Amino acid sequence: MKQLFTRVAVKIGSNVLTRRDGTLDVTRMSALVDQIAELHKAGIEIILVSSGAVASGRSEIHPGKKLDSVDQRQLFSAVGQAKLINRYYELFREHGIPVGQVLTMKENFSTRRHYLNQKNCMTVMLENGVIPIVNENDTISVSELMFTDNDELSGLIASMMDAQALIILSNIDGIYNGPPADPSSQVIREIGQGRDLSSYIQTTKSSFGRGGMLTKTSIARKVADEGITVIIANGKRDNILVDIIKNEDVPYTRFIPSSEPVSSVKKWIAHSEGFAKGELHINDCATQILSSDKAASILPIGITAVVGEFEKDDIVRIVDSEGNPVGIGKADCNSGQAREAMGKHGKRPVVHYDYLYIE
Ligand SMILES: Nc1ncnc2c1ncn2[C@@H]1O[C@H](COP(=O)(O)OP(=O)(O)O)[C@@H](O)[C@H]1O
Ligand SMILES: N[C@@H](CCC(=O)OP(=O)(O)O)C(=O)O
Repeated sequence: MKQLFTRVAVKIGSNVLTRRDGTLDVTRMSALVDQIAELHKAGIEIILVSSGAVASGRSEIHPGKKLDSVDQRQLFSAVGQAKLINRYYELFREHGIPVGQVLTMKENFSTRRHYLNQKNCMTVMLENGVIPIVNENDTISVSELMFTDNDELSGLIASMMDAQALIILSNIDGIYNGPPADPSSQVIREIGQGRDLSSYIQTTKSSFGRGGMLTKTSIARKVADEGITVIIANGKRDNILVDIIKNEDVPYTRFIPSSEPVSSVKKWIAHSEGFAKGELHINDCATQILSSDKAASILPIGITAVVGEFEKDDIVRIVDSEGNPVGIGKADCNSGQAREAMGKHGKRPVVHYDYLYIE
């Protein structure tokens, strides 16, 4: 097989794995497993991010009394994840491929140590020929600790694992340039950097999904900006994964990756915005320097305000004079020291360039 990539993250959405009545579509699952097995045997390392726990649990359990949304999610995912991983285990075993379960949550990406622990876990699995099957630990991650959806999780995983491509499989052929149901709408084949897609995306979601197409596109852009090819394709289409990898002419939307490589630590920082403990407000001169191609750190002289309390090594947001986000960085000092140095010349950077991700 002529291969474009050697390490790929594949995300399978709830809708791909679920029939209209909410039951697990084992035929579709089996077809996807066959494709992943083919790629694995061709020497491509696959990291699978699979949704479907809640959807597959929902069809197993019929609660006697009405449950709130958190209880439902916890109950259905506890049962459904066991069912899901069991199916995967059996299906991959027919190909002689071992799989392992990785359940994670947003907090596990918040410190560099946790992040590297997870990376190590999946690296050692891949080195031993084991396919990691990742999902959010829905049983314990609730409300503010949740990922927006598994698209966000798959972006983090692709970035963390230095995958060359992220393939997001949904129930649609890609991103349409109008309402998908409108016959005159077409799949956008390629999306370059900086293209605004918001006018195309309808806020409707498929029946079992969580985030919708809007989160898919913003995650896809962010990941592509880190140099990873992102493809949104239809997981219900026969042989789609193998066809994409073989570069066959099948419909999908491809986000053109940035040609500038992004370091591993910057990738972590890029996805850490949700963990920011404070803000550094910078002046127009500093904003201008940061938006140029030059490598620049955040120096105290360019800082006009330090908002919030943070410790050294915490994540901080960088904000311009009008309150617009400029970037995210890892602070090299605590908030008190940053306030002390603010506006002064000749001081050490508050965020060093190596730990600064400009949006
Ligand atoms: N412009 C668009 N192009 C494609 N799909 C769109 C668009 N606007 C909205 N959608 C909707 O987004 C849905 C896919 O997102 P989502 O429900 O989150 O799926 P998944 O469960 O695979 O994560 C599609 O089924 C479609 O209804
Ligand atoms: N962790 C959840 C995934 C929910 C989710 O994000 O679904 P989707 O939008 O289909 O990727 C589950 O397994 O049910």
